[in-house]
Amino acid sequence: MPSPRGSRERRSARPEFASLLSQRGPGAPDSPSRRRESAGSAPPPLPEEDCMRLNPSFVGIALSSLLAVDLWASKRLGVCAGEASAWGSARPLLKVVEVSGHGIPWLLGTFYGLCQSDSSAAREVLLNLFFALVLDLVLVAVVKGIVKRPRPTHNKMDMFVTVSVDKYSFPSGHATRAALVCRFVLHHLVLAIPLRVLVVLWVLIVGISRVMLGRHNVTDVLFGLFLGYVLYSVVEYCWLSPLNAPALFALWSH
Ligand SMILES: CC(C)=CCC/C(C)=C/CC/C(C)=C/COP(=O)(O)O
Repeated sequence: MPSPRGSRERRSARPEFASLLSQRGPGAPDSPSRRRESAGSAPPPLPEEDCMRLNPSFVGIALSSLLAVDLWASKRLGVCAGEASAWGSARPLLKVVEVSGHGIPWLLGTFYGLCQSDSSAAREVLLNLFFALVLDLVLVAVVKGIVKRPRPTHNKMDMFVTVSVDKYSFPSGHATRAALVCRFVLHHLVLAIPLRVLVVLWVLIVGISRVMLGRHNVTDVLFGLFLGYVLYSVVEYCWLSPLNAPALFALWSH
């Protein structure tokens, strides 16, 4: 008969640990009853799948803990999530930062520059920036559509032009774009040091503002920055030039 203490422990087990407890049935290899049963004889070897099963549980627990910390920190940092929030008066300023990292101004600005440019070197850089921005939009939309992580509950959905997948928050499209554009600009434009520092600061401000506005959890922004950083390497690898994409460049030659 189970002792009252044992049943109390089972009742109060936290759901995060349920997967671990459920693996320890009466026949589980390391349960006390099993050890008593097999006393005196050599313990049977552990089936491989039983050894493997513990790992996903630990990974699961680590992930749930990370997500719990993420949700808690994001809620605490969402100080501009509404006008009535702790730093609500800074919200209009952060919304300007939001527009500075939005896809539309970047796409339109790059396209305009492309139409106006009269040097083939500038056209090559701008065409690749345009290609990078489109690739970024597609990649973020695909990941958002697969992961389907909802935006934080404290987010007010009053963003400047969004598409359907933008109801999801992982990863942050603004963070991805900011990291991508930052690497692109630092690599292809000759800028004075103060301007280079400003570009890096802009990325950090865009990232932090996404959490402060309540748009994203911290992990959405961190992953977005990582994705944008990596995406730039992909763009460099697939760099379009008059040699490998002559038809594309013929379109823009005057
Ligand atoms: C040409 C075309 C389809 C442009 C779409 C531009 C557009 C609406 C981009 C969405 C930008 C946006 C609101 C991203 C969401 O950023 P998060 O940081 O909130 O993920």
